Amino acid sequence: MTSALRIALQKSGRLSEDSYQLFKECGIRFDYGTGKLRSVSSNFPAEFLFLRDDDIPGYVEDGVADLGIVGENVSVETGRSVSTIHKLGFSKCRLSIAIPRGTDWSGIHDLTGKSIATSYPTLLGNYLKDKGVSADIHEISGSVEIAPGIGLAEAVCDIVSSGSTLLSNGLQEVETIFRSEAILIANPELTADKQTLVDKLLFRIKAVQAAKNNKYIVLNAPNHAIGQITSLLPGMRSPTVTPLATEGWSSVHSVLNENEFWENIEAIRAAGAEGILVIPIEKMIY
Ligand SMILES: Nc1ncnc2c1ncn2[C@@H]1O[C@H](COP(=O)(O)OP(=O)(O)OP(=O)(O)O)[C@@H](O)[C@H]1O
Ligand SMILES: O=P(O)(O)OC[C@H]1O[C@H](OP(=O)(O)OP(=O)(O)O)[C@H](O)[C@@H]1O
Ligand SMILES: [Mg+2]
Repeated sequence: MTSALRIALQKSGRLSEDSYQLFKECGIRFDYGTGKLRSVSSNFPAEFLFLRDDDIPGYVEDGVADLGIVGENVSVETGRSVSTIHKLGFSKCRLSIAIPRGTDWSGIHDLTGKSIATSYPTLLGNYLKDKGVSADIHEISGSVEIAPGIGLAEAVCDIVSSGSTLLSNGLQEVETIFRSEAILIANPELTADKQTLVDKLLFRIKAVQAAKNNKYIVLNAPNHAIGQITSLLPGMRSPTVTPLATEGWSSVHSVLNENEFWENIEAIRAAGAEGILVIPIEKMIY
């Protein structure tokens, strides 16, 4: 009998909701919340563990969990031997150095001899070493942005997304040292049975991601414009073109990457398209 995949997810934090949502969209059901620390899926051979994110790479390296979702920042910082098997596109953020607003800044060498508070001593240490800067790294586990204001350090190196935490703590971002998003990590020595389950899961994840990045387009156009319009809407194999009840007109159905849609919409309209509908896709399998 194939044993279930053990998947470690962040219990509660910036990764949790999107991680739970991803499995839901993959049709994998399990209970979470209400203080539960583990849960068995009712319709996929998987057991979920709900943990602090920092512990996830270690659990995956040790084989206590087969898979985990963490920020790339945490995976690299912990330096555990795990395989990154897929980028998930959520919890996008950057690890940046920030200094008190109004302080002069001419470059990273300004930090020579200064103290920098961070929860990411390895990533920061490697970056400074690479730049030939010698500074004092002061490791703290949270509320890093408070450090300069209370005289603990002269700069910080922490996660930035909107920048509002830096702003409200009187700091300015001066150097980005790492860009991160959520990733799916795996134990590098999975059994063949477990690898088969991982492949099944990855197939679903890719179908969900492709659907998110694409839209189903329906529009009407005069027949003379169909050639030009279909060249702008190549679709998965080719667009569907069907006649309308009105003589000389057709309906075009296609699938298009959302970014390409916005880039091409003017040209599609200029070619004569009208009544354009843009419809979300739930799953997309190539
Ligand atoms: N503001 C943000 N916007 C987007 N992604 C973020 C943001 N802050 C953190 N992240 C990403 O989400 C991950 C988890 O962040 P979170 O703040 O929930 O961690 P935590 O407080 O250490 O959680 P835990 O209690 O599980 O240890 C980070 O490692 C980073 O990859
Ligand atoms: O640039 P912003 O959009 O303000 O986001 C950055 C903040 O988000 C994260 O903290 P979070 O709010 O997750 O709290 P925590 O560090 O206490 O977990 C991170 O540690 C920063 O403090
Ligand atoms: Mg943490």
